[in-house]
Amino acid sequence: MSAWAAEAAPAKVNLHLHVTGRRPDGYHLLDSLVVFAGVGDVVRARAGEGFAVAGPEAGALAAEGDNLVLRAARALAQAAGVSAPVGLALDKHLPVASGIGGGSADAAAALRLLNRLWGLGWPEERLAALALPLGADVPACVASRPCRMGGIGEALAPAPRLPAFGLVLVNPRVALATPAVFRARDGDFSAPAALPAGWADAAALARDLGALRNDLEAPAIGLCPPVAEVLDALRALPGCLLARMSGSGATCFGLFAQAAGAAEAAGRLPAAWWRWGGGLHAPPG
Ligand SMILES: C[C@](O)(CO)[C@H](O)COP(=O)(O)OP(=O)(O)OC[C@H]1O[C@@H](n2ccc(N)nc2=O)[C@H](O)[C@@H]1O
Ligand SMILES: Nc1ncnc2c1ncn2[C@@H]1O[C@H](COP(=O)(O)OP(=O)(O)OP(=O)(O)O)[C@@H](O)[C@H]1O
Repeated sequence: MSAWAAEAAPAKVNLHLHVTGRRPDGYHLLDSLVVFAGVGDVVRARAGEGFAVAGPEAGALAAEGDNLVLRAARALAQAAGVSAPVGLALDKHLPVASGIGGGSADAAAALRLLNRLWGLGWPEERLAALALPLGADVPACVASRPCRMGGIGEALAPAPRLPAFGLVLVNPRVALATPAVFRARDGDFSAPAALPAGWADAAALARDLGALRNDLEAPAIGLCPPVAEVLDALRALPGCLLARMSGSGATCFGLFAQAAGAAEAAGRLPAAWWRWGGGLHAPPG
């Protein structure tokens, strides 16, 4: 039996999320500054067969018939004409259906990993094109580095220059389905944000983000009132520069000046919630 190869599947965080329009097929046009946190799932692969899910959040996927890891593996095998069997494993640490793109990150990690394992050498753009039908967040997760997201999630541009900062992620342990949150949104569409070329420090970043919003936050609170409690708890943490919901929720983030301060602050939140604090995902190499 060959050894496992592993790939990190970091959590996606939408620092702002403006819904700018709606396509005739019902998908929404978005403008978002997306970053990836230093917490996530791990996808493993080796020559062989089978699929196993383990880890603290694996239970929520027990009833899942068609895991996104398997869908991604099938899509790549078919597109690349690979017929060799592959064994896959998923270490699940991110809460499921929580607005930090766990399933999308897993699918994207599977694409990167199998691209390597099968020696395909596909460039990132080709993987991203294959990724979009798996989910609107999957192309950004293929990149797993800070980016400006447009279109329905497929139009990716480099992010402004980011300062060092810390993040706290917290989820009240209520799953929120993305389609329901988009359906609950009403009112006018937003304009895309005007962002500078970069920020000198976390305070400047928080100040500019403070003038923006997550347009899905109000509809998510309507469906899931604990989101408002989580936001209040984040705002009450010493050193929290900004608190906002990520994606379609219910996970919210707090922005801090430093990763160490964020890690310490996360420990002060109720243990009944899923919580994490630290810095951004650091890609290998
Ligand atoms: C809200 C975000 O988290 C922001 O990053 C993502 O756009 C969601 O991405 P995702 O979970 O990968 O979404 P998908 O699995 O592609 O779509 C789930 C459902 O969300 C809605 N959806 C999703 C993305 C988008 N741009 N417009 C939408 O209206 C659609 O009803 C869609 O059927
Ligand atoms: N590996 C996986 N991890 C999580 N969810 C999965 C996975 N495979 C399939 N799913 C299904 O995908 C749904 C969405 O999961 P995910 O955790 O990506 O949502 P999300 O956090 O709301 O994502 P987003 O931020 O992209 O909206 C789940 O409700 C689950 O049914």
